[in-house]
Amino acid sequence: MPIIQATGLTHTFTVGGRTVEAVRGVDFEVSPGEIIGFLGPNGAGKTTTLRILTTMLKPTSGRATVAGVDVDADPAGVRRRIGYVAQAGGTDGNCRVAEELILQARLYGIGKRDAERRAAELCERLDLTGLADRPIRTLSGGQRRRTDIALGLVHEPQLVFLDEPSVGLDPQSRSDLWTHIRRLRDELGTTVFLTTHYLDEADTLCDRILVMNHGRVIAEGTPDALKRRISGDVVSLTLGGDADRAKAVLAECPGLDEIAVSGQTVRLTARGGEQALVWLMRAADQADLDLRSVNIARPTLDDVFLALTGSSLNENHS
Ligand SMILES: Nc1ncnc2c1ncn2[C@@H]1O[C@H](COP(=O)(O)OP(=O)(O)OP(=O)(O)O)[C@@H](O)[C@H]1O
Repeated sequence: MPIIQATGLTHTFTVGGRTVEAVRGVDFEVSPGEIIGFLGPNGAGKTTTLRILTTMLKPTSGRATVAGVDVDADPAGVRRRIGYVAQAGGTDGNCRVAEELILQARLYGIGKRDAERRAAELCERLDLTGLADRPIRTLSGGQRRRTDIALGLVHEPQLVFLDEPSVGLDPQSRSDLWTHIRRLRDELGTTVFLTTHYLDEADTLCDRILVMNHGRVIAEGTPDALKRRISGDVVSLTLGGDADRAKAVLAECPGLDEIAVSGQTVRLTARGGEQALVWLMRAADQADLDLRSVNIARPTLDDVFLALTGSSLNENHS
């Protein structure tokens, strides 16, 4: 059973007599234990969808169930089962890490001793043990994000929503955070649904990506499948001999889209680069081509984004 199911979700804002259709019919499912990246340019409707799923906003129409509970019928039931980590953590900077975790757990009705045990476990899990007595305001950006995530996990939710988890972090802290997020999935089976503007984050961390634009989900799939679907793979073969003859030989292979010669290199695009490569190598061998090197490159997620939305996500992000 999916842990998130959105069916025909819409949300229309009315401001000063003007209406904005922020979400215009969103359908998707998320399976337990997936790390989902929710991508899209500014104003695509990601935050509005996230707010519906986390029960902060009611849908204008459509239906969503989260952790088996209908967001409209039982918002408190949804909130008990999910964690939500906002972009700017709403924590009190003067409070100490462990104190804040215990306080948060107590707010969920967890008894004192269990709350203390839970806080210690989370500190260990998120590498905060040495920092447990530090006031939150003294932490580095990465430590602070890990504290925010720990706070979202005190009630052991099956599903956690992270709003732009690595924004403002340096590369080392980001890759550190990714390790921790993966461990949540691998060791606890937690489902992670995150919004991000970073394509490398979506590519490296996420099992599956949902791309939103103009209030709709316009594409979804694994990062690899998305990249393959949009632009195919680029296979480059460098040869010792006559590249034009090689081009004529290789062009006979199945599954190729385009073929071009640049110096000693024949460059081909193919829907499935690995399969095409088998044919290409065989053809090269039979025709006695002097093959020196082979390279397969996949298009980047930014190429995919460009093809889908007409603009680069990086340009788009303000
Ligand atoms: N409270 C609101 N009142 C009126 N319009 C709103 C409100 N919140 C969002 N909108 C509008 O709804 C549309 C979708 O906004 P939303 O914040 O969901 O997009 P987003 O994909 O999260 O963008 P970003 O990446 O910039 O956070 C935008 O046109 C936005 O201006």
